[in-house]
Amino acid sequence: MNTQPPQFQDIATALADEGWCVVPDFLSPAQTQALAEECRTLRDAKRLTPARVGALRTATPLRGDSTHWFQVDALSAPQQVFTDRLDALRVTLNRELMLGLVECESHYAAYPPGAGYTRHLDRLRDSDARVVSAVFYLNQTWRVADGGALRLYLADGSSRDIFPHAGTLLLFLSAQFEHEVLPATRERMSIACWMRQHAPGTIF
Ligand SMILES: O=C(O)CCC(=O)C(=O)O
Ligand SMILES: [Fe+2]
Repeated sequence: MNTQPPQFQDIATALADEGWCVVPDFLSPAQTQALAEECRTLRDAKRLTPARVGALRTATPLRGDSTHWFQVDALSAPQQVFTDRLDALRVTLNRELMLGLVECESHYAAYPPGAGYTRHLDRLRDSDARVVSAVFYLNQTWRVADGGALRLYLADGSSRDIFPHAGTLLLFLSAQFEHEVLPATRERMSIACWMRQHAPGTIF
């Protein structure tokens, strides 16, 4: 029996055809708002830490965000809602595309005004675990003039700018799409997630 929303089927088709897709209204406005409030609370409580890059986990000028990882065994109510929906999508992608995705890892990210993340690939140099990247945006009333687009570089040399509107989920294949975060004139909040094909620490 197929109990997934029809939207999930469309996402699987888009990922198979294009390798990326934008999903508006992935959660309800109230659910998205609860996540945004929690991210702001964590930021105010100084529980976001400056992000690091790569296997060496070195601090870097390449990215200006601060992050807070979701703890799978201690999810808050808003995190549980988001994680359940992303996990349902993961199951659909496994069924439709046979990706063998075993889990999702997620963190809040807050970019202060002026901060960005230089062009990069999400697949870590020492690991092929990340298969699908997903970024869920938490910013109400975002305008193009605010900047802060995710610039996704396509195989034909063109690029697409995706703005971080509350409720929008961007998905792309981690190994195939370089991307960057352009600086914004205001704080920019998101949840960055990766669907993984095997558990951390697994040796193949
Ligand atoms: O926030 C975004 O739009 C993307 C963030 C990103 O590229 C990353 O965390 O790897
Ligand atoms: Fe990225």
